[in-house]
Amino acid sequence: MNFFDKLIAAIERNQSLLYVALDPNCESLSFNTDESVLTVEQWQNRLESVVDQTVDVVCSYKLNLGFYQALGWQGMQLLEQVLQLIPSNLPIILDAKYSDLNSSNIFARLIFEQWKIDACTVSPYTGLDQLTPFLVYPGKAVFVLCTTANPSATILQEYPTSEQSLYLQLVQETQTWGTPEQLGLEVGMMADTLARVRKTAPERLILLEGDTSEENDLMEESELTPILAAGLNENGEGLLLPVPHCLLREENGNQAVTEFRDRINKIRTQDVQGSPTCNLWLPDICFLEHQPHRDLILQLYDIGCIIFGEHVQSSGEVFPYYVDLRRIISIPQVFHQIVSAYAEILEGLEFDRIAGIPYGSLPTATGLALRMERPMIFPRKEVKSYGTGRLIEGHFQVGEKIVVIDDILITGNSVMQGAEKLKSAGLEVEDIVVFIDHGRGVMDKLKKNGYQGHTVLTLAEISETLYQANRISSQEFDLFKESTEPTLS
Ligand SMILES: O=P(O)(O)OC[C@H]1O[C@H](OP(=O)(O)OP(=O)(O)O)[C@H](O)[C@@H]1O
Ligand SMILES: O=C(O)c1cc(=O)[nH]c(=O)[nH]1
Repeated sequence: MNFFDKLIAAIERNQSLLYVALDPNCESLSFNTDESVLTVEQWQNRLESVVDQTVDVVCSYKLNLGFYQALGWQGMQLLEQVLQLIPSNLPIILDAKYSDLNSSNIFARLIFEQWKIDACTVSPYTGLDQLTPFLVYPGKAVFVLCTTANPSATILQEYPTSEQSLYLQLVQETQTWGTPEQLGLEVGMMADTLARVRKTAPERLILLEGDTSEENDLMEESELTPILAAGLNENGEGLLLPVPHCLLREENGNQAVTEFRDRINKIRTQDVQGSPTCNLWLPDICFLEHQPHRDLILQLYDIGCIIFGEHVQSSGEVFPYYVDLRRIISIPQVFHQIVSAYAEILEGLEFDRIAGIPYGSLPTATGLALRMERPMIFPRKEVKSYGTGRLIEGHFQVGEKIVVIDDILITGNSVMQGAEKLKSAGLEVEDIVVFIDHGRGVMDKLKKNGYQGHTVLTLAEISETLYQANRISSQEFDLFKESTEPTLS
């Protein structure tokens, strides 16, 4: 199960937004000063008892690599033992603030493949290319460090001014780096900065982090209420809070954490009262509702694939917008998700080879062929006057069944021309899979011509999602609506 689904299931099951910082940290987890120097074996027992106390009242565990490294090679063994203590249905976040030049690839492989950790924290300052090794792991996630509550960090975070601060530019920039399922934000315990981050990134999951004393301050109503008001999204969700460590030192830690969880949930319920979007406490309804395509649609918009202004389409018509899917190949983490979305459809179809319609869909067809380990061919757009002069590139046998891949269907003419070329070479084509169906009855047109169309998204779904997420105005929404009315026959 991927990080996000595991997290949602754990939040629902334990009705909790709490995580435990599960570290061999004397300041937070030892009982008294006599125990301040614990052996590695004693730490293992102590951390095991913390897991036992909290397993039914938290939604995840966060392990800070630094505390384990500080114990030397035995600390690394302890880390591997602690990873085994945590039930597999609770996601684990490794707090490593990673993403360094040269080592991102090997570190991503270690934590996601060898340690099988679900998510990790990363530092953003090496830029997207160093984060990409983490983002391309399907089902894994990162939390980008945005702010801490460290007083001396303010001069950097709020550079050049608190209104145009660096951390908010960072939040905006990361909107294009990964979907909300892949990329969350790590934010320090200051209600005002938290509120600004939430306003700038309403869909992102926020991992709230503080030092031991800031965590313990959450016990105070006067600290907890403003933090929740600032960090929760409009459905009373989207925020992961640390369990104050003082609760884990109590004799009945489970009861203490349960009471704290219930206090948070009471405030959350009050916060969302009157919200028409979510019945938070009815078990079968809309708890952190998972809309599989929403994130992908927002991501497409954020990376500039949907633009407004008059544009000539492939068919020669002029629309007041353009869907520019050529950009996806330059953003590997988005491209991965798009290939996965196509693959889900292809898995239900029978075919011998995959064919991409040039040029736009050749990278996607290649990605699918590699992902699904199936051979690929493509019909040329124009036949070369030199070389082999072939119409169809790649190897095939007459009579084979081909699934055709295109990115967008507007009139359907491009994809049908491509399919006809394949058929003229003795291949069978029935299924056509596209990423976006523009609407206007083009699927029926395919059917009348003997093809079965399948699509990941429709333009209507895209425009509705963007409008609901406040990405586009009602006027822009109407532009889509007018151009997608059925017209084709
Ligand atoms: O349904 P239609 O009206 O035919 O429009 C959709 C086609 O337009 C685009 O290709 P384009 O003609 O821009 O060529 P390219 O892929 O070579 O850029 C797109 O990749 C589709 O194949
Ligand atoms: O290839 C595309 O992405 C594309 C082609 C086209 O004609 N119209 C559009 O919006 N996108």
